[in-house]
Amino acid sequence: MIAAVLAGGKAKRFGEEKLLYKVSGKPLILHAIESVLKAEGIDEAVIVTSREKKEVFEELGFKVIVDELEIGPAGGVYTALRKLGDVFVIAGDMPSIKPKFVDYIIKRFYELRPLACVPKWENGYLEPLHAAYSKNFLKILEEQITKGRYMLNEAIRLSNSCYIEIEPLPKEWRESFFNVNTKSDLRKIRGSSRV
Ligand SMILES: Nc1nc2c(ncn2[C@@H]2O[C@H](COP(=O)(O)OP(=O)(O)OP(=O)(O)O)[C@@H](O)[C@H]2O)c(=O)[nH]1
Ligand SMILES: [Mg+2]
Repeated sequence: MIAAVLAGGKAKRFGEEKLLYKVSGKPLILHAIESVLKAEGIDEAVIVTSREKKEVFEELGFKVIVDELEIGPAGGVYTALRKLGDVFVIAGDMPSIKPKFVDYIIKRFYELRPLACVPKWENGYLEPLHAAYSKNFLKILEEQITKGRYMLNEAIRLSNSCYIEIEPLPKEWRESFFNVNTKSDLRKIRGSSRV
């Protein structure tokens, strides 16, 4: 399966291009890409970003596809499904991806063949940016986007999705969801074993 690495967005909370910000000597997004590529079920990583950032991300040596919508992560997933087919989606700002967790989700995805296979917390909160999507999810996503409804969670709940309960899984897998939104989030990774 291809990993679609979302890399559009404005990084307003961070204040500059966070995905190229060097963490332990390399761009934040490379931590995410290198980790997801360690999953056995992932053969390739493709970066999904806006037209203006295409070239800078190409310099990292990975295939880049352009998200023309710029409506947030839902547009990135839409672009990935249209251009790549089934994908495992991650956010480029997730430096602590656990390859075993990715493989666990991919395995369930191939067993159950849902439209999406998404981790879910006990309180109902979903983790849609660490999830497997079928190309058949495109139809409902497109309908939702056409209506101006850009919440991925909503499209997932309207679909025949498989939910992965997070609480019973190994606790350290939860680090996989950690994402860098502010400069102070960097303190949480520096000096720790996260990356
Ligand atoms: N392809 C694509 N990716 C996006 C888009 N918006 C956000 N992303 C990515 O989705 C992931 C989660 O984004 P957030 O951290 O919520 O948002 P952000 O825009 O990067 O930052 P803020 O402006 O601080 O909210 C990040 O990896 C972003 O790069 C978009 O419109 N298109
Ligand atoms: Mg984020």
